[in-house]
Amino acid sequence: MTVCKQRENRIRILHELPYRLRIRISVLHDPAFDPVYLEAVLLNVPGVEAVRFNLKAACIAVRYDGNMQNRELILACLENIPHETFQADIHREPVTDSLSVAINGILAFLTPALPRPFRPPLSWGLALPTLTQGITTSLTEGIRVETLDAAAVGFSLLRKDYFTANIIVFLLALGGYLEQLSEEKTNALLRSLLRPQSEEVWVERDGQEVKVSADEITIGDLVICGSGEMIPVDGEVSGGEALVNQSSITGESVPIHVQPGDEVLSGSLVSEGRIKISARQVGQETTTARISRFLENSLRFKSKTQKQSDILADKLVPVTFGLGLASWLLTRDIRRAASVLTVDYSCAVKLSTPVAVKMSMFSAAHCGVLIKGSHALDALSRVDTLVFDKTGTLTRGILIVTDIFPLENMSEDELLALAAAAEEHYAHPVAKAVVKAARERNLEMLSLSQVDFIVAHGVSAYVEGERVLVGSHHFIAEDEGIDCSAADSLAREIRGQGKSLLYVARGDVLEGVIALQDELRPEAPEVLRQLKHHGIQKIVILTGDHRDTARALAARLDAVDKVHWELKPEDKAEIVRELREAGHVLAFAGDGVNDAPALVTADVGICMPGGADLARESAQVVLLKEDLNTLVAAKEIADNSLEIIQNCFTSAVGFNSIFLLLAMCGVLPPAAAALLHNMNTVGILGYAAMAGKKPPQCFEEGEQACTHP
Ligand SMILES: Nc1ncnc2c1ncn2[C@@H]1O[C@H](COP(=O)(O)OP(=O)(O)OP(=O)(O)O)[C@@H](O)[C@H]1O
Ligand SMILES: [Zn+2]
Repeated sequence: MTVCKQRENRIRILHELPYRLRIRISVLHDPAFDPVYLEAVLLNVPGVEAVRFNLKAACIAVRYDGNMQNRELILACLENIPHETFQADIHREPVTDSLSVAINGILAFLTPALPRPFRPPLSWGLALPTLTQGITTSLTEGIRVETLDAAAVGFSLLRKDYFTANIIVFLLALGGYLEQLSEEKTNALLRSLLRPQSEEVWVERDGQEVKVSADEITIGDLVICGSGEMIPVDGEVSGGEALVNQSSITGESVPIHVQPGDEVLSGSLVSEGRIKISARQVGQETTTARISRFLENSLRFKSKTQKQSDILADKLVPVTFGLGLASWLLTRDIRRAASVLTVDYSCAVKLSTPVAVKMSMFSAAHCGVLIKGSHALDALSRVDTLVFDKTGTLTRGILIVTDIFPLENMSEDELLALAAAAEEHYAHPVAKAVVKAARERNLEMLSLSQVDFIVAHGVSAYVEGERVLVGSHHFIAEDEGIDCSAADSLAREIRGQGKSLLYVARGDVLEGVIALQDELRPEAPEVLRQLKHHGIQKIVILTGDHRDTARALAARLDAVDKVHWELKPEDKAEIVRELREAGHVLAFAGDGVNDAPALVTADVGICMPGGADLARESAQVVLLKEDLNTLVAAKEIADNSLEIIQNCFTSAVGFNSIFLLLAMCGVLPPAAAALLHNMNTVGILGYAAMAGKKPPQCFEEGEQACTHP
């Protein structure tokens, strides 16, 4: 763990129970301190169940399982807080807690009952934060909502209308609190979904490649990473070469080429090649960093809709201001002007949009879909074309070897053993199927060297000293020029049954073919039909597989409009690009390594559960359950959220216009204007929260369907 040397950190245990620790930590006062980050770090310490911060008191409360060893780990972690916890660019809203909002409210409503001399100091005191905020914002950013708020409160105070001033301050705090509450809830849920499962990685020990759980890696271990895998450690490349994508860390999406001597960071993804990494930093801190970065990235971006409504809201602020000024100039009635200023459009609009978005993300997560931020939600609601990568999305992606056809010199077992040897370290579904079949037959693993994975083609390796190729017909016959005609009629027959074929060659001779069967997900035909009812106009299937296999599958899905076959990953991305250029808003659903380019090219990338790391990282929508129905739910939730945002906007503008008009006519005194306006805001906020939380229709009846993760 990297310790930040410049920051002196003192920790002191304030209070201790068998399962609880309350600790004062001096660095919590640091303005750059990011509690979300530290919380994620702590939640990854074994035994830790919950973490709560009290930033004002620089205190942290940790609930854990009471294990003494874990207690030590917690303390060690707090003594050496990772430097990533301090983010210079972090911009956090001041935290409001329920107690201060409640006190604010009580004081506001009690104002008229208080003895007169108490009113001014109390009200000025309560209003101070709003006034300072308003002045600072006006000076740094120009006229904003904060300016209006401060002006409305300030005018009321100057007019000695303390009740109105206090009511406005209270309602502002309440709005902020409600927003914060929904945000915390969503963040907590998302974080729990993202807790890493124990992953398995390949390491080299005593010259042998063995699979170990990620937490067992120690410093100095040689970790092996192939294409599509996420690098689990920070370290130095000690063998091999690869293209590595660091976008999740640096934001730079162009892959870099690494070779021995270069540094790699955990959380980067190997997009091509295979490298051996000497581990320098391992375990908790790397995984945690990964999750937090991810969370931050997905929650901090604002969507188009959100930005648009923000901009519009900001534009309406000067209008309100102008109207206030005009009514004062015309009538010389400062009360009237204050009334006008208390009514502004922007707060309802600005507050309700994020609430609706967060709540939609929340209910999506409940139904088994992770939607990464408002941008994804927004895009998903506008999607009209859905492109599926065949394997692992429409099909289960768990292939099974059904037949083995050796051509002449070999037995079935020998052919399978040969293919399995070459495929052993590949994470591709084809490779997994072959290796599994070989294990089931208890075949001995042959020794291999010089493995090369050719994405979307197959693998080339030296097995017992001889060059072996395993892959598609295109790879063996066209790229490698090996005569495959002996298997032609057989191949046609097998593919007609919807199976896929793998060609196995040794020393430039085709040795045989292996037939693999993938199962169509039973819900797929109905799900595609449903999606067409939810605004999807066009459904396309893309596959790297052979034409005949692709067609056999598409024949069973009546909602499919078009099928493209024998594609390379770049081709898939190219088709996606062309469709976008033709004006379609497009979602791409995939699961594998080979999909990443298409996933990022699409307006919305959708990743299947258990997809490759690279795909999970590239996608904006991740399905968490092995059920395509969740896709329909996601689409419905997205559509719903857009509707909610529009409704909020319409009612905010509608109601407030009426209030504004009444205020300008002098019918509405400032206190009443503040009350109506803010009740309207809170009402809209409540609507956004409730409507966003509603489970989608397709999940209402299915009791089983909407379980907590
Ligand atoms: N590890 C491998 N071993 C053998 N053949 C492979 C391997 N990887 C890919 N292939 C061959 O290349 C073809 C295309 O691979 P690709 O990964 O692009 O498609 P896929 O995942 O099988 O199907 P889809 O594109 O529908 O997801 C496969 O059908 C297979 O014949
Ligand atoms: Zn090729």
